[in-house]
Amino acid sequence: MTDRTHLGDVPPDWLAASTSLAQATRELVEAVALSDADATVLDEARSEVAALTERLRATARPHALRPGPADLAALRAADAGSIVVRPTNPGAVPLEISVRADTAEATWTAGPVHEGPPGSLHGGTSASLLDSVLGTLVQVRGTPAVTGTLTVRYRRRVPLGVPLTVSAALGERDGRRLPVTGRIEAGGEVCVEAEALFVAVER
Ligand SMILES: CCCCCCCCCCCCCCCC(=O)SCCNC(=O)CCNC(=O)[C@H](O)C(C)(C)COP(=O)(O)OP(=O)(O)OC[C@H]1O[C@@H](n2cnc3c(N)ncnc32)[C@H](O)[C@@H]1OP(=O)(O)O
Repeated sequence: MTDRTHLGDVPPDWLAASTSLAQATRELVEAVALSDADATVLDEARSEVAALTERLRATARPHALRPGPADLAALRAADAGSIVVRPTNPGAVPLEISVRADTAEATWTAGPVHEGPPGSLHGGTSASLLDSVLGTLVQVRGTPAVTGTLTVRYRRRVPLGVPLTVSAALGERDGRRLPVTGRIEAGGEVCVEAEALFVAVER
């Protein structure tokens, strides 16, 4: 398993099991973040988690799985389709990103783990969500590229517990520069706007 780096390289049943484990781990993270159990219970839980960590570390690969060229190829060829990014990484927000022509969109509901101001989403998480959706659109409709600049305007607080729409639109390429704009909306209201410049790289 250690030579597998791209999502498309792994067998479907293994991917389903890993995705399911990652989701259960996100639920564990939320339970830890919110737990009011007494210190004895927390200590017992720590021992159980540490044992599990040791068991999984024995088969660790060097990198978390990520989309690769083969994963993007079908989407590049079609006018519309979707890709799931980081489903097996419990430290990341998993997103199913739909790409249609030069636009992309994903839906996600934030929970207390990502709280910044009381009851609202952390601004860094908003920027990260936008970077993921804008960046995926660039990789699918443009070329391999990295974020050169990401400017985020926080217009209003992003609520927790309601579906958020994260969208992106690709601008006109200028040499190695690929401009992309995006936004996060909740209940039909724009909460965050972004402008980014991606820079094309070899790979
Ligand atoms: C990678 C493949 C993945 C494929 C798999 C698919 C995965 C599918 C899911 C991915 C979805 C997640 C996507 C997350 C995307 C990140 O989060 S990437 C991580 C954050 N970004 C980085 O770490 C980038 C770090 N910076 C760098 O690597 C280098 O500074 C850069 C940006 C490549 C530029 O360096 P360089 O290659 O030496 O280029 P340079 O000659 O300086 O500049 C080239 C042109 O760009 C312009 N430029 C350069 N930097 C900037 C800037 N910051 N602002 C404005 N303009 C700039 C220059 O003015 C120049 O323009 P021209 O003179 O050509 O007109």
